[in-house]
Amino acid sequence: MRLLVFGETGQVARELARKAAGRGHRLESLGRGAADLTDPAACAAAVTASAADAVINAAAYTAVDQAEAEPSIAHTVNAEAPGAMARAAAARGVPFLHMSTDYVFDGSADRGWKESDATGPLGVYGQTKLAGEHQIAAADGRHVILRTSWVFSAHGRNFVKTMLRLGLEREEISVVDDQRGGPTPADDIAQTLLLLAEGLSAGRPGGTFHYAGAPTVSWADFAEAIFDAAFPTRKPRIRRIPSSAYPTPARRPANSALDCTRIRETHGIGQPDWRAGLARVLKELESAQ
Ligand SMILES: NC(=O)C1=CN([C@@H]2O[C@H](COP(=O)(O)OP(=O)(O)OC[C@H]3O[C@@H](n4cnc5c(N)ncnc54)[C@H](OP(=O)(O)O)[C@@H]3O)[C@@H](O)[C@H]2O)C=CC1
Ligand SMILES: Cc1cn([C@H]2C[C@H](O)[C@@H](COP(=O)(O)OP(=O)(O)O[C@H]3O[C@@H](C)C(=O)[C@@H](O)[C@H]3O)O2)c(=O)[nH]c1=O
Ligand SMILES: [Mg+2]
Repeated sequence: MRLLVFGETGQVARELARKAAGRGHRLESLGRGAADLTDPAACAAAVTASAADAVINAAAYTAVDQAEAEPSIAHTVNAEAPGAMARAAAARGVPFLHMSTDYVFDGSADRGWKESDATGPLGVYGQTKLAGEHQIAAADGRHVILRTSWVFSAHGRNFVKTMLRLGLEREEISVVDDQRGGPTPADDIAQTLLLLAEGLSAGRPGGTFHYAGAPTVSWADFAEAIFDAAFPTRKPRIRRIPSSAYPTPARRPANSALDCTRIRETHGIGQPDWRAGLARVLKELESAQ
């Protein structure tokens, strides 16, 4: 397939570019210079001008705390631009694939969140991502909204890389232990998006799907696993703290685990084990040194 991808430097965008050829796809990535998401009309025009068989949006405003101070930019990038892309893709009759987030939920459930559960974002990032979902659904074309969580890779900004940096600098690191979710390797997300693009083109059902890594952990558990794997001989101590002891501009959900049954039953795609993804990322970072 010919694939048009918004985003070039992001975690998922990079992994898409790496994987596409191996599955026989021709992929064109549009970075910020070619398509700026603060200009939704330009993004729509890029879709309209393209001969792609499917469009994937891997660009987003992902700075959760900064979004609290820039709600208007976050809304344009996370809601207006994807909406404009989805309408242009629908007009061309090609599938549109997009990612959303566990942060559309308020975190109050005592089980994994299902696609049908009520949303209730706690901050601007989650609100704007949810508004994007609504615009895409309203465009009424074939589409996938893949809600994922806690994305990590060897590139860009993510919790794994932050912990590796802090682990070198400090003896002890305080990490919140009352927010739980599923870390998800970016390469597994890219693979899943390609499978879904192929599936949609073959007439399989679209819609909203949850896709997150297993097992569910707290950020402190995740940090522990990162240190176990990366610093076996000189492991930094982790102080497990409540969120109240780590104040941030944006509130984050306490339980953001995603129930991933639907994507398994509809598309045969299972949850990745993030521990295997973590090992791959550490190996990649090591060989890059
Ligand atoms: N990261 C995470 O933990 C999670 C992410 N998601 C979702 O998954 C998707 C992929 O996220 P991820 O790969 O982590 O993203 P990253 O934060 O790694 O990258 C964001 C990408 O968006 C681009 N971008 C931001 N603003 C603009 C703009 N105005 N115009 C053009 N490009 C822009 C960035 O480009 P540049 O380098 O030029 O800034 C970058 O390529 C997003 O939809 C995100 O909301 C969902 C759950 C968790
Ligand atoms: C750096 C650090 C963070 N934390 C906490 C803060 C926060 O509650 C949690 C994670 O911090 P981060 O800033 O890495 O994560 P955050 O930016 O909230 O990550 C989110 O990004 C967006 C894009 C998503 O869609 C979400 O799925 C999620 O991945 O860990 C500590 O407790 N100690 C620390 O030293
Ligand atoms: Mg962050």
